[in-house]
Amino acid sequence: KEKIEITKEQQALMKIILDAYNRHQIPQDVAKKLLQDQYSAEENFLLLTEMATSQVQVLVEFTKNIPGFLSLDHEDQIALLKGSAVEAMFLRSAQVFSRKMPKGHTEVLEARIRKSGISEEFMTPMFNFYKSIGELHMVQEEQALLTAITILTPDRPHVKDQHAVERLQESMLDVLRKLCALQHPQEPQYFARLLGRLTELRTLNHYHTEMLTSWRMNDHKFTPLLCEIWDVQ
Ligand SMILES: Cc1cc(OCc2c(-c3c(Cl)cncc3Cl)noc2C(C)C)ccc1-c1ccc2c(C(=O)O)cn(C)c2c1
Repeated sequence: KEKIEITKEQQALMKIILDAYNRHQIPQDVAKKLLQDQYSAEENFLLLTEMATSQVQVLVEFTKNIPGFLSLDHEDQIALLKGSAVEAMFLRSAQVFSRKMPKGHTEVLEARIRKSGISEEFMTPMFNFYKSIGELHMVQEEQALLTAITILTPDRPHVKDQHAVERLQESMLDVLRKLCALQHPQEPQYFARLLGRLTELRTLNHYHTEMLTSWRMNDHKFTPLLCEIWDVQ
C-alpha cells in the first residue's frame, strides 16, 4: 500500500485555491432575486443572464488567484478564460444544484432554467450533468481543484504556450489525485470518475453554443461581459 503524502507546498496550494473558491460567490441579492421576480420566460432569461454575468466576474477573480496564472502570457490568460468560462459555469451551477443552495432555491432555479427559452434537446444533457455531479458528493477542495483544472486546460483555442499551462494543470491534477485517494480510500477509481466529468463538460460546450444561437435567433440580448467572453454579437 503506497503511502500517499500531500507535501507542504501542495497543502499551501490547496489552501489558496479553496479560499479563492469560497471567497468569490454570487452576491446574495442576485441569488435572492431567484425567489422574488416573476416567472415569465423573459423574466427568467433576464435573471439567468444576470446570474451568468455575475458568475463570470466571480470566475475571473477566482482565476486570478490560481498560483502561476498571472505569470502566464497575457493573451493566453484571456484565451484560457474565454475557452473555459462555459465549462466552469456549468461546473459551478451543477455544484450549486447538488448541494449549496437552500432546498427551495434549487426547485425555483430549475423551474427558471426550464422556462427560459432553452429547447428540450439541451435541457436533458444539462440536467443529466447536474445529476452526475451531484452523485459524486464532492468536497469543497475537490470542487475548487476541479474548477482550476478546467480553467487550466492547455488545448483551448489560441493558447500559444500550452506547455506553461500544462505544467500548472499537472500540479493541480497531482494534488487532486492525492486528495481523492485520501478522501475516498475505498473508491480507487474516484479520481478517474472526476476526470470523466471534465470530458462530459466539453460536450456541454457544444450544446451551449447552440443555446446561444437559438436565444439570439429570438432576439434575446446578453450583457457586454457575456458578449465578450462568449464571442456573441
Ligand atoms: C445556475 C446559474 C446559471 C448561470 O447561467 C445561466 C446561463 C447559462 C447556463 C445555464 Cl442555463 C446553466 N449552466 C451554465 C450556464 Cl453558463 N447559459 O446562458 C445563460 C444566461 C446567459 C441565459 C450562471 C450562474 C448560475 C449560478 C451559479 C452559482 C450560483 C450560486 C452560488 O455560487 O452560491 C447561487 N446561485 C443562485 C448561482 C447561480
